[in-house]
Amino acid sequence: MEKYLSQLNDAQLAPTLQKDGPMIVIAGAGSGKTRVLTYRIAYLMSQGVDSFNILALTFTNKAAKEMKGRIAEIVGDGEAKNLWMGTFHSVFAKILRFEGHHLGFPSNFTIYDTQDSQKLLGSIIKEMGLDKDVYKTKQVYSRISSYKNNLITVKAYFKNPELIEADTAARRPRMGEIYKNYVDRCFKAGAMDFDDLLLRTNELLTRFPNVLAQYQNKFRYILVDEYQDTNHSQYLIVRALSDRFQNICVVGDDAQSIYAFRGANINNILNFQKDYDDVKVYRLEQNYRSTKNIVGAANSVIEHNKTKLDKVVWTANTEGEKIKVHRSLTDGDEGRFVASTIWETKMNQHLPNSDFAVLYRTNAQSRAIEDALRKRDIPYRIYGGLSFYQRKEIKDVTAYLRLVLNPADEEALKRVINYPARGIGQTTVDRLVVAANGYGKSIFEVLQNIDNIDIDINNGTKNKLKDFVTLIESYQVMNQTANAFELTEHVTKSSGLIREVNKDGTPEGQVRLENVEELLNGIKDFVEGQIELADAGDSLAEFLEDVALATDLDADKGNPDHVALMTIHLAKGLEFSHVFIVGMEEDLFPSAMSMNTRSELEEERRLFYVALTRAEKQAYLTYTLSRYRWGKLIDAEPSRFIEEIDDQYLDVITPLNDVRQNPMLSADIFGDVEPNRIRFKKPVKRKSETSKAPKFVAPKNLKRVSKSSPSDNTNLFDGKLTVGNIVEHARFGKGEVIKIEGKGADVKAEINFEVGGVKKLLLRFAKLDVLG
Ligand SMILES: Nc1ncnc2c1ncn2[C@@H]1O[C@H](COP(=O)(O)OP(=O)(O)OP(=O)(O)O)[C@@H](O)[C@H]1O
Ligand SMILES: [Mg+2]
Repeated sequence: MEKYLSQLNDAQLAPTLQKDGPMIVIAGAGSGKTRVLTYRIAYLMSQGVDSFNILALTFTNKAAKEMKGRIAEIVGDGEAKNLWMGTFHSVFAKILRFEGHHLGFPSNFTIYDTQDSQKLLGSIIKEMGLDKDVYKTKQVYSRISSYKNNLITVKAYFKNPELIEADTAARRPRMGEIYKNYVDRCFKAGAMDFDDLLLRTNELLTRFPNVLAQYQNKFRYILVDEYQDTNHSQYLIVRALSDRFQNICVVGDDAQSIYAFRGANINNILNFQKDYDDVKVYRLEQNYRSTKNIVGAANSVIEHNKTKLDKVVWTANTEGEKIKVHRSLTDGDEGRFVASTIWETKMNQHLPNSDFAVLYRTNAQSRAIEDALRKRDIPYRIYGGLSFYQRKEIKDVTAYLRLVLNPADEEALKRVINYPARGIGQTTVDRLVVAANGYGKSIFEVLQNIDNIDIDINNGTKNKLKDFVTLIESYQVMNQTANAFELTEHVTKSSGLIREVNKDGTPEGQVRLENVEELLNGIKDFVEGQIELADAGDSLAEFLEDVALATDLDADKGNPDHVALMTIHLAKGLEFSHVFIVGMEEDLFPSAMSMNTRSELEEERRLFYVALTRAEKQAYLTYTLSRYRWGKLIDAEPSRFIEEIDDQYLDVITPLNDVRQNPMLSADIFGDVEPNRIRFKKPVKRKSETSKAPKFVAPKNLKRVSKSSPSDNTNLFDGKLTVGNIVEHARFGKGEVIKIEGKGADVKAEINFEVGGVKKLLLRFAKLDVLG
């Protein structure tokens, strides 16, 4: 047997070694589904399957890259290179480059990102004279996205009275027209949005049987990871492509289906056995990722869901630490707890930053965590924010490049026609849009014929427009001979962009300039990597495609040793030694938006299951008693999900001297929030509250020697407090004074607290009780 196969257990070997036929691996988190997929590809190749005939679809491009890397280690670099591997979007974007002409798209079609799509929708809504507060672009966008992912074309929409009724009931009776205009405009601009990449692929495979046959023949072996989160459109593509040879292997976990809100259909995994003949079903039960405590806790949570396939997950790993539950007063405290715990654990156990991840339900929660990590100089990276390529200055540069390849690209053109400013006003642009729509041409074509058409624009402005056309055309000429790097460098200089970004000379301007430089570096790398493969024109097209589909998770920039901050949705499939799940509060997690129906709540619970099962060694759950949300301080109560975890796996580490024990203390901390408004409706079982010995233990039998109050604490400790004193702080609990410095009103003490470690406090403000 091949050596690498010995790295699989028997249950994993079975699906790996089944070469042909349809099969599904349904198994819980961390049981090796992704590993099976990876090794199976290597095995297929060892059995003579041509690497060109294998298609593997992953959840992120990063996952595809890692998988390819692992396969290359096993079978060698050369062969692994030929594998078709990536997300649905990136794989089918490539296919549409070759085949899009059947559908009337140029091979150099633009991919509109969410920002482009929403801008276009915004202008359509405006042009139609609709109320933008009723027709909110984001909502309209997600509505159109859901039509597309369910293969409802414009034609199908107008034939479907239920849809029309639903939109009318939602006070948007003209949705259908917007949809039609949007699709027409994208088509005219030679552009596809993200959903089109799937929708148009479906159209291609349905309308052109020869094309379908060609790709069925090519992709004789198809593998799909995270199958539980495929949407209808993706499902149909996989079905169509695998129909001839039926060598289809999908892996997934129904308990980790977390994208229903974006159209994922859990039935795809539940019904797989009905879709093909003689489906082999495999189950994996052994978890290799996590400790017994984490596996046990995750199992006990998911038990609460009614809709689920019965599954066993166990592990032979060590018992490990219990899951630590920590309560804070505010989100600021929560951030400090996370940062100080990471810092201490790192120091005590000599761990890299990359062993730690902080997961949250909503992006807004990252700020407090970031602040705290920054204060401690712990490097971190936020995943899933604005990707590098979506920053304004970068999109400005790439808009020029997009125009070079596809001058019909309306969003790119509108972005730069007057940036840097060249005296072309919004009214002119509006008139150009109207003319383009009237003639059924792109704006660029209107510009090229500006002297021969009927348009109300004065000669001075017409000359400026002609200059713009000449500029873009000169770039197109250059693109015939120069490579993407040379072209981009020239574009940034000659268009005046470089001057523009740092015009104001501010630090922000400097950062923008550095970003543009970084983009140039990226293009240079790309070109050097491509040099043996492509000519100059192709390198630009491929670079722009990568840019359009790049997600923040894919970019490997900056210091690789950082703490990862991301939403739980993004963490799917990943693993980290230590995981903090923050904001474990009712209305936040589960989200207030997702508690209306059982199925929504169950999806939130699956999300929690995903979060918990990312941890290998240690998981922390943190919640706060109050949190700023929408600009207001609101009371919070612990998430029901904490309660749902079987007690035996929990270790509540919140110190005893908290507000619950002494509600009066909270008056000082909360300011104007009255203590009796702090609710404890759902206290967590705190069975093991005292069981964990803290690092620093305050000596017993201490008497209070002084009591501070907000009015008398100024200079209270001057001269009184000395190194070695044991003090108590309302928030940090007990601690030992290890250093005193400064004079008068600036006296500071360094105190080693039981929880949170060493802190430097200005005594003027610190509310301390001296215990001895
Ligand atoms: N047989 C094995 N021996 C040792 N380690 C294994 C084995 N199988 C899997 N692992 C390791 O266990 C971890 C989890 O595996 P993997 O990521 O493939 O699980 P998964 O089922 O895909 O998880 P998820 O549901 O989170 O996507 C990985 O670190 C993997 O390398
Ligand atoms: Mg996986």
